[in-house]
Amino acid sequence: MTPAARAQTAIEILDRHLDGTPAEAALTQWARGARFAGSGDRAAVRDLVYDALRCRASLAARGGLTGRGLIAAQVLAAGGALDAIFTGARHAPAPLTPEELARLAAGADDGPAANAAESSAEDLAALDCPEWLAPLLRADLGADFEPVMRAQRQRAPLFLRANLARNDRAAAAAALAAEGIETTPHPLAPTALEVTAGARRVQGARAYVEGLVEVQDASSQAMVAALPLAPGDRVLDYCAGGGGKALAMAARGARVAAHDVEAARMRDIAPRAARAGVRIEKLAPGAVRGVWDLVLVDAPCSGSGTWRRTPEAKWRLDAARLAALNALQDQVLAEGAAHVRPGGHLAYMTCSLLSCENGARVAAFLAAHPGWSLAVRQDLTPLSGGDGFHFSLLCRAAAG
Ligand SMILES: C[S@@+](CC[C@H](N)C(=O)[O-])C[C@H]1O[C@@H](n2cnc3c(N)ncnc32)[C@H](O)[C@@H]1O
Repeated sequence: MTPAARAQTAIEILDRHLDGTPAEAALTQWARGARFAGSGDRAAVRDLVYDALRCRASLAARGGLTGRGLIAAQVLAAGGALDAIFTGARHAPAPLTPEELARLAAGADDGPAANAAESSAEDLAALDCPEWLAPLLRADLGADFEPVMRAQRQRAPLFLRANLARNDRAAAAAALAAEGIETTPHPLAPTALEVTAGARRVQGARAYVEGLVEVQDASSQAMVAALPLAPGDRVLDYCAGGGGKALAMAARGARVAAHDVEAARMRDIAPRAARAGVRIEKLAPGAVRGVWDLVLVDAPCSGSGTWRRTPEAKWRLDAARLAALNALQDQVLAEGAAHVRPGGHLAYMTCSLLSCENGARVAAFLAAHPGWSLAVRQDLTPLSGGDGFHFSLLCRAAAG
């Protein structure tokens, strides 16, 4: 596909998305019917779509909230020539109309005012920050507000976790390098490798297929590394999902039981565990009985720390959804706490930057649950390289 044909495809996918189809579904629908598109084309179209969604507000301020408006503004933001893309040739976007060109010229991107204590709507659009969330994020992030929002406009790096059940980080890096995948150790966690070249080869690589590495964000790895776990400890992963953290805990030698309210979300755990050479017991939804040394509650959240990878979520979140998440977070914390043995630990994690999902939930839990105390609290933002992440470690008093 020519660059112009890729742009036209991205325009059509963005229009479908703006009409209500999730971006991933719109990309899949296109890919199914596009036998002519090679893997490079698919990756390039995907990048165009996700880059546009990450910067949706700033691009829309310049070109309008349509597929054409977003892609035209993206071409300009990248320093490209509009007439090289909007050619009107076969498979290419139609030439821009005088009205579209006038709008693009009028909406030139000046960037946000530096260090403004309060941002105008234009500044917030330039930061690609939803306007209603800006006061919350500014209060929670302080001086990091603008740098974090700028970071969230960029693509996230790909991180791998060296699987300690199979090898260490140096051995994993060497195995990957032998297959042309370059990595560098990342300071966030002793298992973390950042992929610097060959990212698209990872999932077909022997090192991946044989379980030497797993894909996992570096902040998630850091939080699992911070858990007080000794080999043989019994752990309940109460909100296990696809098992990313369950696998990392099992690789540290813990005996892990995985639970999720939606059994289907756990369907990949068995094949992932087999690949990694670890055992994870799966519990049916609601079938949790007894107590564990440590219960991990990796709670459903806004995902505001992961907006580089899930940019749609940034624009979909609203106050009602956030309030519903807060109520669910209180619920899963209380449910998880009921399965911690006296003297054991409850680990609360979210991939959110918002204190209403983090410290405020922990404070509410402590106020309602005598006999518990906070031992450790750690917060990361994308400025550390990985996702934004929160971790609180709570201790249950030993009996009597
Ligand atoms: C952040 S995701 C978990 C990610 C996973 N721990 C990982 O590392 O890959 C949150 C999970 O909580 C689950 N969940 C939501 N409500 C729940 C509830 N009431 N009880 C248990 N799990 C719940 C969701 O289905 C979702 O899979």
